[in-house]
Amino acid sequence: MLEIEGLTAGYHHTPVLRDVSVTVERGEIVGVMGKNGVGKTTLVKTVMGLLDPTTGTITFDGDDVTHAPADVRARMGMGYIPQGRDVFPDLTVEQNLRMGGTVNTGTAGPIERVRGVLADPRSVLGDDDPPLDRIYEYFPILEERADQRAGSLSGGQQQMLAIGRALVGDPDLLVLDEPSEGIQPSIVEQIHQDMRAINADLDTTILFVEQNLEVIRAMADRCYAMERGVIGAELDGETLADAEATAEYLAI
Ligand SMILES: Nc1ncnc2c1ncn2[C@@H]1O[C@H](COP(=O)(O)OP(=O)(O)OP(=O)(O)O)[C@@H](O)[C@H]1O
Repeated sequence: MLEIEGLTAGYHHTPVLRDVSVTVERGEIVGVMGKNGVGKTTLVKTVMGLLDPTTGTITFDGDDVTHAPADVRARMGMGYIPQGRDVFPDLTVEQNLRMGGTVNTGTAGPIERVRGVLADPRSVLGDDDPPLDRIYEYFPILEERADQRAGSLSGGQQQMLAIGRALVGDPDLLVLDEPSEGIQPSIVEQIHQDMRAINADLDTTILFVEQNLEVIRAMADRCYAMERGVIGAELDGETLADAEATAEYLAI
């Protein structure tokens, strides 16, 4: 479903990723593990079209999207959950979720979307737009807090909201940047169980980057180990199941 081949990317004169190749098959949950600053967010941003690579190719579902804009990728079925969640703190939970639906609905730009949602959350989506029931099934707390400001939610609840918002767009592939960051352990556990359920029930393929080894081991079918901008190793499910072997790779 996603093929990243020989990717080089960075910021202005600072190259970060060097010759990175990562493949995600349909239905898989693939992790990229690495310590602080190795380039995980840079990889995710390049995959999502927020950073233009210098060389290499990104193919999504058979289409070359290497230089496609982010909104085009979203409409093609790539959902993004950024590091730090990026929910709109002054919008309600429901308004945030409705924002997710607008990525698939056509031509309105971000400002128009925000204005539309603020004026009337339901007006932005047509009658045939996806209901939020499915999202609320996975994350009942979001339904309980539907009318509260997103900024008043805990870190874990904001992560659920960011995942829910991405799911409203009905993505084929979800890309998550450090889903466990800043979230208390019990909620981290719940979130990776939810991600596994979403993968199984909705057939959503998942790529995530993470430095929490336990999350990688609990969530990923297999993973890549990243070290200073390069992929140092690829770990299959069996190696991942071996805690010591996995820790060794993260220490490289
Ligand atoms: N906007 C930027 N401009 C210049 N350099 C940047 C920028 N963002 C990140 N970098 C640098 O690129 C390198 C990789 O950063 P990146 O955020 O991709 O790492 P990461 O593995 O996601 O780390 P973290 O776990 O801290 O998020 C770091 O050296 C960082 O300082």
